[in-house]
Amino acid sequence: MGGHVGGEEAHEAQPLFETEVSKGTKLAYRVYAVTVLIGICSIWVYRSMNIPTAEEKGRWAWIGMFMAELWFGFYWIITQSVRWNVTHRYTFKDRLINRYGDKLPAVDIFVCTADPTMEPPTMVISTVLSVMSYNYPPDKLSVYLSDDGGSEFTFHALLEASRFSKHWIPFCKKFSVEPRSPLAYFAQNSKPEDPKVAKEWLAIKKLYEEMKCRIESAIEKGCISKDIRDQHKGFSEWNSEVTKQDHQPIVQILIDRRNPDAVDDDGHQLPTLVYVAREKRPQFPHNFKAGSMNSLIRVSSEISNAPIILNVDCDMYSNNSDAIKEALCFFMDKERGHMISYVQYPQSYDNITKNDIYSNVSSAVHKIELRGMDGWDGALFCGTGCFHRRESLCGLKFSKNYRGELNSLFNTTKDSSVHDMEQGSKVLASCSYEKGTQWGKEMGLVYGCLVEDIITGLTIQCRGWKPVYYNPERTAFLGVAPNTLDISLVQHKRWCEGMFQIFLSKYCPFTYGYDKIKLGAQTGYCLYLLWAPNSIALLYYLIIPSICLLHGIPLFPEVSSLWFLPFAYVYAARNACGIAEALACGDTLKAWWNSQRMWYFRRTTSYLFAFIDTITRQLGFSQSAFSITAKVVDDDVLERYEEGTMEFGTSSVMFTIIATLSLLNFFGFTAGILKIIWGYGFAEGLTVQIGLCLVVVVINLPVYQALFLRDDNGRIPSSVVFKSLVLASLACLIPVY
Ligand SMILES: O=c1ccn([C@@H]2O[C@H](COP(=O)(O)OP(=O)(O)O[C@H]3O[C@H](CO)[C@@H](O)[C@H](O)[C@H]3O)[C@@H](O)[C@H]2O)c(=O)[nH]1
Ligand SMILES: [Mn+2]
Repeated sequence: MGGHVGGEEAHEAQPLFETEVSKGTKLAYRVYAVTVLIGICSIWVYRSMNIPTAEEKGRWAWIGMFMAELWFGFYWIITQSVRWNVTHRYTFKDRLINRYGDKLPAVDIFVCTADPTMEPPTMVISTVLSVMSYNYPPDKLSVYLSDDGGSEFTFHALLEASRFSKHWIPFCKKFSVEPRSPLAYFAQNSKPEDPKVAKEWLAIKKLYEEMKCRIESAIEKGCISKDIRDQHKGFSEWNSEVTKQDHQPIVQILIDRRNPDAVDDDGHQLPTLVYVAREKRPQFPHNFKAGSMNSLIRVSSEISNAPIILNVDCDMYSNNSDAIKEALCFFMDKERGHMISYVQYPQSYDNITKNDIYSNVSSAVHKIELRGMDGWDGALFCGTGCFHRRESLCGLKFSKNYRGELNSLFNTTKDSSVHDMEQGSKVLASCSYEKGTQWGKEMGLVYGCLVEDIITGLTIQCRGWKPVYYNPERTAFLGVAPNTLDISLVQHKRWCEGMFQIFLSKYCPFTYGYDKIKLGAQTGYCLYLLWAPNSIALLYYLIIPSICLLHGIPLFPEVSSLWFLPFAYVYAARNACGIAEALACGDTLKAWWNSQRMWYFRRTTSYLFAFIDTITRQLGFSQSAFSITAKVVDDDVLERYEEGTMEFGTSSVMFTIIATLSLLNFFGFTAGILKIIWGYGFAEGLTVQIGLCLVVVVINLPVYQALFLRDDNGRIPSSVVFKSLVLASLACLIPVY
């Protein structure tokens, strides 16, 4: 007997997850890092020892180079931490199921959407359907859609989805369908062979297509017909006065899981489904996504109040129906579960082309850096695909006595009627509710920052919690990545601006996080928070050496000099390491090359504008707004994306910068070559500059093509061609001191 009990206990004590620090490449990496550091220091020594005298030309240019290299070096040093301690996490789902059976906690799922044209309702409800059909007891699930667009088309689509879910959920469970977003599922799968399955498959596909048709035709017509309006009381919320920016709070419970009639085709309960459009008034700032998440936190507390919250963006459908159980392995672990505030899955996309032309995947970031942050207990909250403990999200500080039992804490079944719940929730979703409260400061997501996710994650960590980054074999969520250059650069500008803003604010990890999070996490954060100032150093490095080349002023040691070695070594070693990492993460060589181009584009445009805007805002000149990333583009744009042709098309200022820099470096390179041909020889010390220009030219090949050779709509518009030619020519004339 005793033995048996002991066995049970041992079984109980087994951990639900494990953390492993990767050892294999650690030593190699450290050796590499030390050698690069020696190289960087040598470069600094060289720069400081060889500053041109006041009489020589190029003294200031030289000092500028020194500054840029100082910056690059410091940035490199503080950002080493994310590669120092890379960890992996493993979960044991079977143990969780064995131990807890059906006694699992309730989960509230938040989906955010903000604009029915940029985020089509059919896409939004596919995401909703995918999270409604998780392999998880439906009587423990509640799904909330926050519609910042306040659109009756989105409401209509959700109403349709609530009906379709009755067929879709049993179909998914019966055939273990993956992924459970109908949009993605039907796009990826063709009719099954088995005739019996095929029959059901065709039937459900037909239902799906009919639903899609109804949703889209309502949008096309531009109004909801009386027929449809009569189907649900919720439509009465929309009248001629309701606009996106100005409307009353709307909360509609479309499925109430307590209702005995809310069952699917197989007679199983359905998860609760709620539509929320928080109140919007022009005179009240709505705080973008952070505001909508905070409304959802409150509204859900009135309706289901689950202890665990999953939040996803409207394009991020669930790709793994077991993701909830896997995330719970962290929260439910006996030993360490109570310390965990959130479990972040990586952001992955389902529209990536083979060589990932806009470098959306960033494998090295997901497979190395974010795991490295996790190694310092500093896993970032990335805004989507994240499971939260409601209490830690709502501002609770972790304390030694906190046990955080997820099952007993919350009363998840309320007795109030649907009508009472809706009325109660409306108050919580009103503009004035937050006045004088800690919402947006100590509670919920933090306001006032363009990357509400990163800053919120940081504050949670500083309250003593230990978040987790979990990157399992099967991708848990898939979203839509930007598929034009413009969209991608604008997105990065927003991120970069938000991050730099954090660095300059009271939330700077070095001060705010001092003594609260590990030093490795503090510096790790700065890898991202300091993207913006990188742009200045890089721009200097791209402009001045080529101008000096045109003027015949050397800024680097000659190839024959010993001082050339540290430059060559740092450059070669860093790229070799980058390639090795990319290949180890499963990228192609071409994808790595594309990522270098995007690295360069982002730093010279997005980060520059982010830098300027952050500084002007800091001085109080401007306000920043969250520009939503478009998720749909025209067909011919999409075609070029799929071919891997870079899309310019618009006359954005960013493209003028890109084109100007490419031309300037081309001029520099040509001038350098001509100098050699006309017999000035190598001895002048310009070889490295010629080489630098050459690298820039090669990376810019698609830009020259778009400037001069292409004739499709994605080429660089002629106004930009003209502007950049003028600017580059003027730059050649800039005198150098
Ligand atoms: O006023 C707003 C603006 C946006 N959103 C939603 O926020 C999500 C993210 O917006 P998106 O335009 O797709 O931005 P991304 O650049 O793709 O978002 C990344 O970066 C954001 C921070 O800048 C994070 O919030 C996101 O989770 C993360 O995916 C979308 O579901 C939007 O519907 C709102 O709900 N209200
Ligand atoms: Mn997005």
